[in-house]
Amino acid sequence: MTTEKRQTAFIAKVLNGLFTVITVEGRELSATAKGNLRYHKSPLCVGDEIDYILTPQAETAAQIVACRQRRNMLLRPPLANIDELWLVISLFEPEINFLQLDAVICQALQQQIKIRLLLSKVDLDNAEQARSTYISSYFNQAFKTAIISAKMQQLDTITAWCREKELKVALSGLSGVGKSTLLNTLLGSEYMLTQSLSSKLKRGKQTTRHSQFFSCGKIWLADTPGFSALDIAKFRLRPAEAILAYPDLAEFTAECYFNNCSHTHEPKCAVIAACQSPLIRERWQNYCNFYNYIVSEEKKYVY
Ligand SMILES: Nc1nc2c(ncn2[C@@H]2O[C@H](COP(=O)(O)OP(=O)(O)OP(=O)(O)O)[C@@H](O)[C@H]2O)c(=O)[nH]1
Ligand SMILES: [Zn+2]
Repeated sequence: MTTEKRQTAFIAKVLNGLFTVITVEGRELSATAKGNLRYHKSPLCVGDEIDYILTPQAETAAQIVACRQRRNMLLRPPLANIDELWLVISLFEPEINFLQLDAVICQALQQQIKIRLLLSKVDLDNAEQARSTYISSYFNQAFKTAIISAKMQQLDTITAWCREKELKVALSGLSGVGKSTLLNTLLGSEYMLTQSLSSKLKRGKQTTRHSQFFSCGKIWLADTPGFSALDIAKFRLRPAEAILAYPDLAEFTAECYFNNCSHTHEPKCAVIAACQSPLIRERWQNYCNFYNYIVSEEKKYVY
């Protein structure tokens, strides 16, 4: 018998037009999409919140009949309704690129996606360098940070985060920061299986990228490819948005004398006045670099 009652779920995986959805009770169902949804201009993607009906053939097979409006959307790969972006940053190689990082953070926060930072490869640190202490205190001003080593299985902070509450999380970072190593350690065989599947699906230059959410404690974790300078240039950020990437400095902006203060040089700027400690001053200097970068990028596309 067809159960016509509509129920809600979210899409955890898409592969070749077939969907895996997770119901509000946490049950996993395979699903197909009703015709009009398949040919929609913005196809269904991982993270979409959907309505489904159960099909007569099987209790675990569903048909997706509607898609709810998305709260936000990441594009590469398509991921909808993300709560948090966890950015992996290497304490050593590859070197931190603050402009790229700020642009990614800015774009996520614009879409109400919260940020946490995973500072990786701490096993390469030593007492004299104390790089992890310095870098974490720099980022701690603004974001929750974890210092990790996937190699040495030092992942206590992340595993604690995964137990906090149900969240949909996208993991990102530059190539080589240790994302795959981290996911292999966190998710084990399930993740390695999808990696070997992805490489088998690669044909010539057209690599098939399939994204999915993996269950990890209470959170749903999706892998994303590393971002590049090219992606950043496409963001088309506005100079006034630069301060979004610095929530710790943004706190002061209400007190600036000028409404259109850029917080880079103006007199009576409350952000500049707040730069008392060397650490905040360093954050402000990086903010100024980011602001000037957006101004120069903007000139390229304003004709
Ligand atoms: N010392 C140390 N090296 C690590 C750690 N995690 C990863 N690496 C090394 O860093 C290099 C890159 O690691 P990957 O996990 O492939 O990095 P990725 O971010 O997935 O890189 P892409 O696949 O290119 O996107 C490898 O040589 C790893 O062995 C770590 O915790 N400590
Ligand atoms: Zn100001």
